[in-house]
Amino acid sequence: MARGRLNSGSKAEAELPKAKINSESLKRVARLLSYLRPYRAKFIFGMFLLFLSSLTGLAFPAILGALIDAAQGIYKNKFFPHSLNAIGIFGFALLFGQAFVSFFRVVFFVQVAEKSLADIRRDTYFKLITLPMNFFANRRVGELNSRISADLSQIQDTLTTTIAEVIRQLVIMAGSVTLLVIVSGKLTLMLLSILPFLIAFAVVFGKFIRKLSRQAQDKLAESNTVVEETLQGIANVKAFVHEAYEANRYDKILREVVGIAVKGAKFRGIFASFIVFCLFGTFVGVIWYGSTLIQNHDINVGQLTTFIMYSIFVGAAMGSFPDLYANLQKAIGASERVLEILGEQGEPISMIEAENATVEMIRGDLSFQNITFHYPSRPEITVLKYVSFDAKAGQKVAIVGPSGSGKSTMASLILQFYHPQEGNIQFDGRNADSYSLTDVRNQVAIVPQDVLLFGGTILENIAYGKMGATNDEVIKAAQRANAHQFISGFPEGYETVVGERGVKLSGGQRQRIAIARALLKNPSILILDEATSSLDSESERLVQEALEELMVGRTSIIIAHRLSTIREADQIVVIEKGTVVETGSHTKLMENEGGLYRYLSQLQTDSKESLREPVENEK
Ligand SMILES: Nc1ncnc2c1ncn2[C@@H]1O[C@H](COP(=O)(O)OP(=O)(O)OP(=O)(O)O)[C@@H](O)[C@H]1O
Repeated sequence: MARGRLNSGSKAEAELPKAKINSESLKRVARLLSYLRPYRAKFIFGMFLLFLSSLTGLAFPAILGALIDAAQGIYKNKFFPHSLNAIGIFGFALLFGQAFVSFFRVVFFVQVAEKSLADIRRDTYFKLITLPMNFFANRRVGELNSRISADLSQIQDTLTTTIAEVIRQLVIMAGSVTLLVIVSGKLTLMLLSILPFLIAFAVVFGKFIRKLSRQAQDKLAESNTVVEETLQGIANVKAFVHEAYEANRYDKILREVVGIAVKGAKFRGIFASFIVFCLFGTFVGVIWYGSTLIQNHDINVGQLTTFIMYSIFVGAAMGSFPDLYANLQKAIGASERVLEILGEQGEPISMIEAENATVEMIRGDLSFQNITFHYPSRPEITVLKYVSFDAKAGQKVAIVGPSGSGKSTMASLILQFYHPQEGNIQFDGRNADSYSLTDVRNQVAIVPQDVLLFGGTILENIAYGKMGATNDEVIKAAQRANAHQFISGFPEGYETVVGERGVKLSGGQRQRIAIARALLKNPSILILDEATSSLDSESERLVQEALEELMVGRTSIIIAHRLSTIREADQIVVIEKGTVVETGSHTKLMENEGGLYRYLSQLQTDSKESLREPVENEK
């Protein structure tokens, strides 16, 4: 059987799909082996030690046989000393040697596997995070996560354990069969005419039983879903007096679970009896026949002992192959999936931080020129159609439009997350493509609708805007973002750990942290994706003030949902279904009687008033 793991891998790969092993898949996967290259000397030496320890393992049955024969004064093996004690000491010496070799074999294999796997992990992770946004649009985070964890663990396991085990078992099997023939050709013939069939049958039957127990597990999981659903909706269950109905539903599944388990138990019983009868029967047969050979002086007792032990070796090796083969199949599948990521075209971002520093400064002129765009994943929907507008450095330009009209898409295009199929985006009069990606992204900052904070401290979260920022810089940014006061109010101040995704902070607080982060980044162009969920008026005032501070001296593109906040904008671009329908200042747009802006603006004023009315009536 395959050995337990010796490394840091997880158990998650048990569910991994298997891939076919053929010359093509092996050729593809061989690319991953290049990661072993830096450690090849150790790997080859480890292989040599493995070979050596497997060979020494093969000597033990012979030593035991020689010991038993020596007790009866028989010394048939010319490789061993002709004294009982000398053979014993020789055995121990060999055992010690094997232990020594095995130690280094394991250490070398694990070292090589851990190091090369860390390299693969690092490369895969880096490739993953530099892949274009479109890649992520088509995949689920969980799936990508499992590539980094389960798939790579499977590869790691294969490198450290499975490959070694396959080689070890092959050496042992080939060696044992050869030695069996040397000990007794007749006995070997008898053994080999039965054993492979028995093992093949046991493997197939074992698989069938495993399938049955998986079915039982699935059913059990289904029954747990019933419990979960019922408990989650307990108020509904009670309100409808559906307790009996739910109990019956649960009972029905439980009966099915028992049914499958009982059916499985019968096969399990047959399997156990079969194993006991056939496998042990074979050995009884071998010993029986062997004893007859002893009686006829064809072999002696020691040789029979040797023979039995080699038979066990052969049986165990044969039994371990299906598992090992399945592991290899999983590893090939895992490697192919990892290689798929490694083979993708990433964005031109360097893994070395210093190489990503800004080279060409952008002052802040921004121009959209006839931008037409559809998401690569959805070519049939044109999200933006011939969108044009100009923002001079330092200006505030608001983008307004109904939900789904393409506002956030424009932000993604400015950040070069996607590229338009037609038209150009220009920074300071030059096409965006003529700048390096890092130059653009270093000088454009976004304060998104839904601020995502990392799980670290507030200090780390603000400093994310500028790697290597000093504490003073962070505090100054927080002060300017109206965040210092609430941060200082926490017992741990800037060292407060924000919960996962910043849940411990209110929406307004999270936004002010994002503003402080953007202040530290000090971009030439700022994109504000205004939060749709409204904050209470005090919080809104603080956020608004912080935003005003942030916008000073930079080009600001404000994706606005509340039109009251953009009255002062230098220009308002109104878009509808991906097309610019109006452009101008607030005053100018309000003059356009049939215009969308005026309509949206009035809609918001009316809804605010209707919200206010009941309160006023109460007074
Ligand atoms: N990653 C994506 N892949 C495919 N289509 C997308 C993607 N993101 C957005 N869309 C589609 O593009 C269109 C414009 O979406 P966008 O998010 O830009 O609108 P919006 O004006 O910002 O909306 P809201 O005001 O609700 O945020 C929508 O039809 C949306 O379904």
